[in-house]
Amino acid sequence: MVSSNGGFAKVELRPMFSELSFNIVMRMVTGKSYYGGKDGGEEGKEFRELMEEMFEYAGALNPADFLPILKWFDYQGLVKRAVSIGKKMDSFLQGLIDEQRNTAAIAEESRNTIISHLLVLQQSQPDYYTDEIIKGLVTVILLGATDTSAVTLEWTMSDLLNHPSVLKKARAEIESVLDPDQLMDEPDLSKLHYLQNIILETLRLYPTGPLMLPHLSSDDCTVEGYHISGDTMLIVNAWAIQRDPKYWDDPTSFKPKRFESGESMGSKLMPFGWGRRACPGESTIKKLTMRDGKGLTMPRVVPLEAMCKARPIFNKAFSKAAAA
Ligand code: HEM
Repeated sequence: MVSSNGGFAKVELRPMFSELSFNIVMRMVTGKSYYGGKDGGEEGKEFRELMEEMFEYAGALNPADFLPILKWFDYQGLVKRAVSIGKKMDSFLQGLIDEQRNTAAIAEESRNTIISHLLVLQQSQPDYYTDEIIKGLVTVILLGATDTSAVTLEWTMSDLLNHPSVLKKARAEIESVLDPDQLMDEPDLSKLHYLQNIILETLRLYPTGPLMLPHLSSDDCTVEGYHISGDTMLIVNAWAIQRDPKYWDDPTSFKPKRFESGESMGSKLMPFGWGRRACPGESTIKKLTMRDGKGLTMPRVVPLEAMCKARPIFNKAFSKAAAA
């Protein structure tokens, strides 16, 4: 917080959304929160540093993918760096797996986690659910679930602040649907249709994976009259499809009401990808987002700062938590 005025304070939202996303995902994976909570400590510090390195290199463009001769020289040292981060991540995740194996030593809340469920599967299918596979699954969840969610939240807040009438309507919906003395909970989200339309419209205009992940054609095929040989890297520009005037009315305007009919948007809207390799986190996010930045995800170039004031319900909830 930079300044405060009449209960309002200027808040840079990105780090908060990022920490929130990491904590939610790590609670799912291991039952721990590494940001601002009781599990901070040395382990939390190590995790935060690892994640920073992982994200820096996960989004790095490797010129050798396009000019294979560069692979001979490990141009820019990207492979060496990736191997070193991979080793550190491997040892960190192995520590978490070993800890969860010894269930007696961990807190009750950590026993209902992705790792603990995968370890149960390991007992019945040890050849498939090896530690390597579990570490791989956890890594892909960490990479896929955290930055995308934080960036989507930041874009959603930007859209709301740039469209006060939409913000007012969203607030009115929340106030009409929810008990004023309760914080919002997961089951409430299904009743908040306007809020869901706001998230869809944000994902349409600012898909956090604008080019999805690179796909590889398994065979020769033809797309829109273009011949594509097997084994070719294909990049789908979801950002362009979702702003294409052929498919969308007034495509660059932020209009959540375009989703009011509830009809399926088919492949016009694909912020979570399409087909067999589409994002498995889509339902998690739907339950729960100017200029664009660069990288694998599409953050704002200028981080969002907003004047924020806690609603009375938050003050009540915090005092209750502090007293407990
Ligand atoms: C707003 C949030 C999110 C967005 C916009 C998003 C978007 C995407 C996109 C575009 C892909 C690539 C799909 C393709 O290339 O066809 C993907 C893959 C993936 N996402 Fe998400 N994602 C989000 C949140 C999550 C969450 C919360 C999780 C986990 C709980 C998750 C886990 C994954 C995984 C594991 C993959 C790789 C799937 C595969 O390769 O088979 N994502 N996501």
